[in-house]
Amino acid sequence: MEHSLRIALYQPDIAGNTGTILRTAACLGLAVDIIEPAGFDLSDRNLRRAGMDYLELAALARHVDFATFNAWREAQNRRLILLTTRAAEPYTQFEFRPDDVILFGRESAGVPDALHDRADARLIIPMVAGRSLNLAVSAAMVAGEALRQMG
Ligand SMILES: C[S@@+](CC[C@H](N)C(=O)[O-])C[C@H]1O[C@@H](n2cnc3c(N)ncnc32)[C@H](O)[C@@H]1O
Repeated sequence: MEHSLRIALYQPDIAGNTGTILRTAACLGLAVDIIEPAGFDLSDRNLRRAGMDYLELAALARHVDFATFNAWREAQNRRLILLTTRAAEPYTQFEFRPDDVILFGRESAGVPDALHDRADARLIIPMVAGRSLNLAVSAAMVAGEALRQMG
């Protein structure tokens, strides 16, 4: 089943993570937005290795920068839901909507403060140890919860 729910990646650094997310999104029927610049290009060996032939099935949109992405998102009246370790609200307590865009930060630095403040909601995956989860793991967890809520 195709969903309108989208996963957005802010300037991803690691090709293998994006490949894994594109594969997961293709399997679950989610679209992916990449907010450029990324730390690799789409021909990257590690992206292709992680995404395999699922890359051809992935609904991928690339945006040259955050402003372009955000104008497109606002025109569609979609909420921007940010996943960040700086949030207080657990993602499992949030009510997702089918047309939400769920945004994840870059592996090296998350998202800038200005973008953090512009999100409609900021959510955390609570952890008992460590500073953060792997980007692709956190995207899979949150996509799973959002889809679970939508039945
Ligand atoms: C490797 S983490 C980024 C770590 C980065 N050094 C930072 O301080 O934000 C990559 C992205 O995964 C998501 N993420 C990872 N662990 C998370 C958590 N426990 N709660 C919410 N988001 C998380 C966030 O979107 C984060 O920007």
